[in-house]
Amino acid sequence: MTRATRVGATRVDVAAAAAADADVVGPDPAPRRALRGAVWIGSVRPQHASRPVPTERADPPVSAKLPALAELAARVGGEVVGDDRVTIGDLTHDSRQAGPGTAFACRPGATADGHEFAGRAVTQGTPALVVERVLDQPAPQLRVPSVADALGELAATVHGDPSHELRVLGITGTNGKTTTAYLLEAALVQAGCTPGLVGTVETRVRGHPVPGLRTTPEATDLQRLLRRMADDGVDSVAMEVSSHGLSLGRVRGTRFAAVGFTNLSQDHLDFHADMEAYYRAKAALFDPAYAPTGAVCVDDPYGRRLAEEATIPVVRVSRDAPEQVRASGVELRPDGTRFRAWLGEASFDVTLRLPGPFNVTNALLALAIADGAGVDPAAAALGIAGITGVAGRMERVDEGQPFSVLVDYAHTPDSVAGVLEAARAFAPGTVIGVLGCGGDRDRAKRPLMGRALVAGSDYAILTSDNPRSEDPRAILEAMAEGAREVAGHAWEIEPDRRAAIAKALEHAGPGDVVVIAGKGHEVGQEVEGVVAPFDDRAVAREILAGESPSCEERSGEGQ
Ligand SMILES: CC(=O)N[C@H]1[C@@H](OP(=O)(O)OP(=O)(O)OC[C@H]2O[C@@H](n3ccc(=O)[nH]c3=O)[C@H](O)[C@@H]2O)O[C@H](CO)[C@@H](O)[C@@H]1O[C@H](C)C(=O)N[C@@H](C)C(=O)N[C@H](CCC(=O)O)C(=O)O
Ligand SMILES: Nc1ncnc2c1ncn2[C@@H]1O[C@H](COP(=O)(O)OP(=O)(O)OP(=O)(O)O)[C@@H](O)[C@H]1O
Ligand SMILES: N[C@H](CCC[C@H](N)C(=O)O)C(=O)O
Ligand SMILES: [Mg+2]
Repeated sequence: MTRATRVGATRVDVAAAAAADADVVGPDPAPRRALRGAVWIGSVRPQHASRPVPTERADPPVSAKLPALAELAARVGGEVVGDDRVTIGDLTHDSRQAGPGTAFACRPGATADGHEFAGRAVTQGTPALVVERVLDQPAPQLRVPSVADALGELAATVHGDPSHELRVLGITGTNGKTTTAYLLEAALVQAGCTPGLVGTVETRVRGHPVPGLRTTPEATDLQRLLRRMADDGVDSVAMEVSSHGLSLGRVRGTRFAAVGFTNLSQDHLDFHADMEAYYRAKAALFDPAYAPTGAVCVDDPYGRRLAEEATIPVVRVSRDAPEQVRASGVELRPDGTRFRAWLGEASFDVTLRLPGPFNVTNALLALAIADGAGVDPAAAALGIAGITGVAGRMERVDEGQPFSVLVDYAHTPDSVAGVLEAARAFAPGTVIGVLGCGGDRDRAKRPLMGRALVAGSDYAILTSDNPRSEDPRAILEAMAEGAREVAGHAWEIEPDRRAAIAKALEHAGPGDVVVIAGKGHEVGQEVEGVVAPFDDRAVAREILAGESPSCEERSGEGQ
């Protein structure tokens, strides 16, 4: 099959472009912007959890017709106090970005109430405020019952509903969103589209990284980004939709062409009251308000439930069962997977250079979402074959050592178990696992992650992740509770992550595989508000090359 396709009026070979776009991509090394919360002390960009926050005001996009405040009020049914003819060029939820042309939405949050910052926004020249209670400020005000609820629709109005000009593909679920988004981006390129990407590792416009803040941007940032993409010639977007994004209304006002669900297992119970609330947050995406069609992986109970409860038509996807979208002849290899993907009666040979059975699921889901959005499945199947890796997901570190080293972003009990199981296919020897749990996040998953690590490894080292404001030893003790439940597997605690990685590498012999899990693509470690450079891949490389002090120089708690 030819890898050439039409892009605009020019016939071009997109295989190289697809491969280049899809290759393992490291983080942008340049620190561009100020940080909020944690202080970055290194020379490289901080990791996802503490990504830089733009503090300067964003330039309002050039728009043919700026909406008046009256138009915004009509969209959300709000009431204007003051001049409703004032025009709005941009909208922000952050007073530090407000100014001439940029209206300020006063949003109550968990730690602050945006109404407190209205005075600052007015001083900076904001044309209007969006409020829940009218403030004593010399600026027109749009009053709505809930700013958070209205924000997405308002931002979409300000930016002229950019999602209506784009084919936006949304992916939600606990694990696999980032991977599936990259697969979709590659599929879109191969199908002759010009995609954008919004996700955890990076945001890309036509393949070029642009600063991103979090997995699913705040509503105002998202609509501005989508407008920029549409104006830059992007025609489609592969986008991760986090449960935070859904719960906090960040994707309101976005119209998706198709949405997909990977799976649901324990995570984020610091934010969601329980698994039911977490499920409901994800399920909300499968509603006509967001998308006309969806694809749901039914390999776990929540997926099966969603396939029944979704209020839009959904295609059922399974790696194992004879569902509408399925795989046959799966051949798992250390360097990837081959299988035949079935979309109803049609089928396509897929060569996937991402190892692990779960990546077969991600690939099937990507094909199903793309198909639902009208993308040619043959091109999509070819496109995903161009991906050679996703940063920090089953990423190999190879310094010529006689054993395998994998860096992976598994940070849930389910994905830790999955990655260790997948690692067994890499080598005939023992599996050595290294893992920590992040601080100030879901505490309940720590014993489960400790148990999954020890159960899945022949030898395990429990270590630190991003402790944030917590005592790393307390986090490790919670992990150890779960580890103790597993009989007959050796493990130890080493709070210093570099020393833990060094120990694992020293422990490994020919034919073994070392899995360093939890931080994946992250390039920093956050401890008490300070983010210091730390990249599992670089650390492993340094140690393997003999450039790092031996772990014997470091002390650790053993068991
Ligand atoms: C739970 C959560 O997502 N909270 C986000 C939320 O916080 P919040 O509503 O409590 O805001 P707040 O700090 O109380 O401030 C209230 C309002 O005052 C404004 N403000 C504040 C100070 C000021 O000087 N001026 C000003 O206008 C703020 O911009 C905000 O609009 O709004 C803040 C402002 O945008 C975010 O910084 C904050 O994200 C925090 C940092 C966060 O860590 N979020 C993570 C957990 C997250 O969203 N992760 C998911 C991925 C999860 C996954 O992997 O599945 C993601 O999509 O990235
Ligand atoms: N479909 C899947 N099922 C189970 N585990 C998966 C799946 N896909 C990936 N994983 C595992 O989960 C880890 C995270 O994958 P990925 O980054 O694609 O997910 P994500 O949903 O974007 O995560 P996050 O919400 O943290 O951004 C991978 O490193 C891998 O170990
Ligand atoms: N998206 C995940 C990232 C966790 C990564 C892990 N390294 C940590 O810091 O806990 C979260 O916000 O929970
Ligand atoms: Mg992600």
